[in-house]
Amino acid sequence: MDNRTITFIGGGNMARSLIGGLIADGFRADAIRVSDPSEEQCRSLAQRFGVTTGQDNLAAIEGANAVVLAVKPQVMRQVASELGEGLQRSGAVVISIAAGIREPDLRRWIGAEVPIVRTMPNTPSLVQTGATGLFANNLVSDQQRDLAESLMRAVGLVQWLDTEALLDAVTAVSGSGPAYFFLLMEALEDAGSRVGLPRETARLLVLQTALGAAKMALESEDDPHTLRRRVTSPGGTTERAINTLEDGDLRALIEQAVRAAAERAAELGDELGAQ
Ligand SMILES: NC(=O)C1=CN([C@@H]2O[C@H](COP(=O)(O)OP(=O)(O)OC[C@H]3O[C@@H](n4cnc5c(N)ncnc54)[C@H](O)[C@@H]3O)[C@@H](O)[C@H]2O)C=CC1
Ligand SMILES: O=C(O)[C@@H]1CCC=N1
Repeated sequence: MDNRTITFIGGGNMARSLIGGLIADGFRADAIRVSDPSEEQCRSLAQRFGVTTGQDNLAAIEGANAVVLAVKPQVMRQVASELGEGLQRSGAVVISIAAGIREPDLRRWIGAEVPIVRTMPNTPSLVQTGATGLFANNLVSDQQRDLAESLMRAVGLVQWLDTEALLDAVTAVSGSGPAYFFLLMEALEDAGSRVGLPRETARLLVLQTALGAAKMALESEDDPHTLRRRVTSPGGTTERAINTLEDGDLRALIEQAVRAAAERAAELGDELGAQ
């Protein structure tokens, strides 16, 4: 992807997923810099992906076209304040991936009217199957919008949002979403093992079934409801299982979980933004 350079401030789980996905898509490793106080993180990223790493955040953003803020929401204020002048000088587009942190707060901490794209990616970006919601402030140029979009598109699906508040819903659905599916995989594997399958066999069957269901739902013209009905023979095995799940009110539980995650995102924004 041309000669644009990108700096990650924070090289943890989500940065690693994005970097891995970008490199798998052909992004040059020497165009990616990572700054993280953890020497262990730096060593591991440099070894695995060949990216440049260091511990000096300000030095790392020099000359970058895009700066991805990939630290925990709780340290965002400190990081943004420390980078303020450097970001103003560089003209880079700031791409925040933090849950909850609102663009006006981030801009206030940076202390300058800088272009910011607030995003919510997810960890399957590592295998280029990510899903990212994006919101741009009105200082982002068309070129910077394209840059942010192309970085996230390189690692999966992108969806622009008209209002920033919707990012809390994206966080609750797809940001945290991989964990819900992993939990379902764990539970199904455990159940498979309890009804007699060797654990390894249960795991392989579960993972392939999850992949198959997602692939089919993506590629089919029919919606998931129709696809589900096709698996469910009247009086058959699936019907009995689905009835058990519906009787246990799985849908209500999922809605409750998604609401809880969205509320937590808003709460993080309130708590940390008040600083
Ligand atoms: N893990 C996930 O699935 C997703 C995470 N996010 C967001 O990504 C951000 C990072 O989350 P994770 O990668 O999971 O956390 P993490 O804890 O794995 O990574 C954070 C990294 O920031 C580094 N760090 C701490 N202080 C720093 C500083 N002053 N300067 C530079 N680096 C510093 C830490 O050493 C650590 O390596 C969070 O804001 C989170 O809300 C967004 C979408 C999904
Ligand atoms: O759990 C979290 O707060 C982050 C944001 C979305 C996924 N992980």
